[in-house]
Amino acid sequence: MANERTSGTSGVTDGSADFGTSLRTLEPDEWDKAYATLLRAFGGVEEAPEERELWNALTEFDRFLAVWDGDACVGTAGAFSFRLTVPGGASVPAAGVTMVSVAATHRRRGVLTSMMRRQLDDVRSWGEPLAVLTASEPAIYGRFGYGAASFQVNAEIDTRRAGLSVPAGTDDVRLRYAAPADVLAACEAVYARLVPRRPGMLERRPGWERLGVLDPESDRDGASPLQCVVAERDGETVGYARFRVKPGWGPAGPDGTVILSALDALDPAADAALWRFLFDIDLTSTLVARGRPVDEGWQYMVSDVRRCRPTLRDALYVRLVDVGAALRARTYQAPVDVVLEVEDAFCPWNMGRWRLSGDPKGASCERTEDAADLALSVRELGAAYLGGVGLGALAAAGRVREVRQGALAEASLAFGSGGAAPWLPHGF
Ligand SMILES: CC(=O)SCCNC(=O)CCNC(=O)[C@H](O)C(C)(C)COP(=O)(O)OP(=O)(O)OC[C@H]1O[C@@H](n2cnc3c(N)ncnc32)[C@H](O)[C@@H]1OP(=O)(O)O
Repeated sequence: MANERTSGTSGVTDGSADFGTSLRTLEPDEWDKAYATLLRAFGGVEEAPEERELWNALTEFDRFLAVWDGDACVGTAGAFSFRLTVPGGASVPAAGVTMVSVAATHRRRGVLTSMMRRQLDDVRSWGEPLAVLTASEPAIYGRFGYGAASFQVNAEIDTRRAGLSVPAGTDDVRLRYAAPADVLAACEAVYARLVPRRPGMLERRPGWERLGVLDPESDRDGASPLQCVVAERDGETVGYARFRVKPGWGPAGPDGTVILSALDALDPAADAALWRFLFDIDLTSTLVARGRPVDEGWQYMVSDVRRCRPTLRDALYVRLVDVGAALRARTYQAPVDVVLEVEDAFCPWNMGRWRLSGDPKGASCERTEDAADLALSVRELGAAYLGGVGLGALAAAGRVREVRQGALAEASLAFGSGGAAPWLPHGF
């Protein structure tokens, strides 16, 4: 097999070497075995056939690694070929690390480490400056240089107690029900217009539009099939919401729940019209919204945010695979000229000092022998990269060290995301 690399001969620190496993890219006819390993690592519950079929169709086999012990698959790790919006609006190639699992029979012997080693070498050789992932557990990926760069809000809104006050123009937006699949193209057009506006959003790759309208019975848990409402103004689609309704009847009457699955809107009035609709659905008293942007408008439209019970969660983890290319790919919201001393034990090609000069129009980032202004690890650089986590905040936690006085304030301001907080619209 062309891509085969036995972990014991790869010359890297992968503890899998000592018990004769081999690491190589997956062949299409091996997918069932690899997927079974993945499902088992996540508890062993079968997925619906349509879900399984979609993930099979989305798998990029030449970018999917599997570790074998004889003919048993004991490790899996994929890397989708995404493009990610960075501050300034550019769409940057990013390996979307996914489907990571190690068989419980082979855990804590370095199998994951061997896959991360090979994967980051591959991503570098493909010329992709970033790798990104969502973590099942935050403690896993820091050691490989990933930092939590975007966060999301999960909310359980008491819609009987938290009223919405909507902006002017909301009543000009017309809402209509549609079957999710029937309006998919119009919804995708809305999504596509939003992608460059917010760091962390993923350009839609072919086939991925199906994920949002996948509606397996097993996901419903007593709720309705996926419903969709589109928002229109002057005949143009300006937003949409997908959701389920779970009816409920308590001793005091109806108390159903609306479960939001997706909502995208092109402007504040369309956004408000959709949220007002979700708040007002008859016979419901709770709106569950998960994975929403931390700066989303509804939080400022509600009369009582406490009754929305918002909680914060880490979402997208970012790893700068090529520090120079990654820092050049984004813009900076204020002029900055700093020397960064980067620590990166897992990808030593990034180690050392880099001079970053940038402003809202663009940036350069080159190797330098000049003295450092700030010292930090690649993990902190990943956390700060999308502008949602402040370098100043990381310094307050002792994770960034200011060497030249004034450099921290300058860089912290420059790295901010500007208008919109980073947000990952869906898992992968
Ligand atoms: C992007 C994604 O797909 S996220 C999904 C990740 N997958 C899962 O959560 C499924 C269930 N878990 C698993 O399959 C495995 O336990 C994995 C993949 C998390 C870890 O695989 P392993 O092969 O056991 O990891 P490996 O032996 O290479 O461990 C490397 C280091 O990470 C540490 N580590 C591994 N898993 C964890 C964890 N869950 N929490 C904290 N530390 C961990 C190890 O202790 C080890 O530390 P050390 O270098 O200081 O000794």
